[in-house]
Amino acid sequence: MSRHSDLDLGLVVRGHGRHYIVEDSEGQRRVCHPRGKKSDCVVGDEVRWAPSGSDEGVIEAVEPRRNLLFRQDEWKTKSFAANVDQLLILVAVEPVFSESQLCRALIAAEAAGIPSTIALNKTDLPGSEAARERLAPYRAMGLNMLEIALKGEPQASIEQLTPWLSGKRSFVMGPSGTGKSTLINLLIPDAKAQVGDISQALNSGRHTTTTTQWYWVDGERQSALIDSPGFQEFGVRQVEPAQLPLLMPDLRAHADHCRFYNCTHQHEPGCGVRAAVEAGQISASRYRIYGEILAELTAKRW
Ligand SMILES: Nc1nc2c(ncn2[C@@H]2O[C@H](COP(=O)(O)OP(=O)(O)OP(=O)(O)O)[C@@H](O)[C@H]2O)c(=O)[nH]1
Ligand SMILES: [Zn+2]
Repeated sequence: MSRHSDLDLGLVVRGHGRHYIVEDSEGQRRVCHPRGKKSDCVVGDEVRWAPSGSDEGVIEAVEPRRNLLFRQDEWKTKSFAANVDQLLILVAVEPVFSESQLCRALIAAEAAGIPSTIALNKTDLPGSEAARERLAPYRAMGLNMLEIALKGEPQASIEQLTPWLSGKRSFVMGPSGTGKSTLINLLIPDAKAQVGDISQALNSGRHTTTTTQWYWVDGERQSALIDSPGFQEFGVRQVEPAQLPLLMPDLRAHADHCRFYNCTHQHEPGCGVRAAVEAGQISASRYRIYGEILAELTAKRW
């Protein structure tokens, strides 16, 4: 047992520089400061904290994490959230989503051991058949898929999403213009108030669109939506090159049919992955994206 185990447990619901908002078991929120570098934390962390002054607190320790969702590019690492139950990747019929960013988000989630669901929004628009086709490889590899029209069919969309969200901490990610704000406002009628209270405490109203937000979906505080910007420029440098195909379920299914145990699935003879691409069992675009990410991961680091 840690020496802080007699302190209250709290949940980090927002981070802003070196300040955090910590929610206690009664749902009360307060600004907390970490004690020392060791107690650096991210949204979703469970922390041991002690009151300081009249209404603030000190974070003494961060409890061990179940998982950590993050992206890592050449120069920096950005942690999105800890202790996430599931990832919702929101894409839309319009604007057309980047398949490369989609793949990267899925790989980061897989590497963190977090299951993903893809929700296709704006299915009321005429291009929905083409979008469905682009997502066919993802459906085929067993990913959970939802189809929604948050503006067009709000009630049906709520009915699709609610059981999926129930009792879970769901991290939502999606490119700009996909309908993320529409989703939050539809599912969480008091979303503005939840963010506003925090922004006031942190005096950080201007930054609400650049930091991760925690929303409780229900009054009992059992289901949460965690909203974060940062779907673009999604680096996955945390992944070892040899691990990459194992984090892509469609490639993984064929990777053990290769002649060489350390096959990179690029140009080796007797490659099961390339044979599957040629046979149409792995989509050409997924294979191309695999090659691009692999090149990034194996590029010389100075
Ligand atoms: N046709 C259609 N339009 C939708 C639907 N859902 C959202 N939209 C529209 O898509 C646009 C973008 O929605 P937002 O919710 O602002 O998207 P966002 O992802 O929050 O975008 P950013 O604020 O740029 O991050 C808005 O004009 C919405 O009205 C839908 O189901 N069908
Ligand atoms: Zn191979």
